[in-house]
Amino acid sequence: MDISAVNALPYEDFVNMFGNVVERCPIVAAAVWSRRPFENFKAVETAIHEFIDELPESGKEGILRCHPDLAGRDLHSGTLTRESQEEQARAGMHALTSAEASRLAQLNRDYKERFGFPFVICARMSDKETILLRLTERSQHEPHVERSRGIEEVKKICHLRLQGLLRTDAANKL
Ligand SMILES: NC(=O)N[C@H]1NC(=O)NC1=O
Repeated sequence: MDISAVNALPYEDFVNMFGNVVERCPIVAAAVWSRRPFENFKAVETAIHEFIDELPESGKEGILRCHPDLAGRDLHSGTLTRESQEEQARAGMHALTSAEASRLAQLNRDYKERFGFPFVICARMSDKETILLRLTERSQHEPHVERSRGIEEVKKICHLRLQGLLRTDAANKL
């Protein structure tokens, strides 16, 4: 699909297409639809970034809270979104030893208790060792530092999900 076809989408179809580029936050796509026409796909991504950056701190935390824990309850109960499922599998979250799984669960619990939102990292750019290391390091941060760090990761996840959507069309570059 080229950008002119995207610009012609009614909002229902636009939200269907882009509704999970930010995990479980279709409101982002629903809001950004008003910014049409987009010059290209990069402009869609820029509009998403601007929407997120303009949110109050509580809104940014809300976005983080929509993310499932890595190797958490949703993974075990099979209720992850398709995108998250693929990303977590890519980072080896389905293949943790029982010692790694308990360590990750404990670190995730401690992190959430300290910050009030989950640890978010772009799993496709990581692996299980790096995730455990970053989780340990980032747990020491001040809350405002971690909030922005989490949002940076949300943007990386969003970039790769957008690329995934466009991969079928070689003419589209991001
Ligand atoms: N908690 C967390 O980082 N979740 C995620 N990361 C990612 O790449 N996909 C997710 O669902």
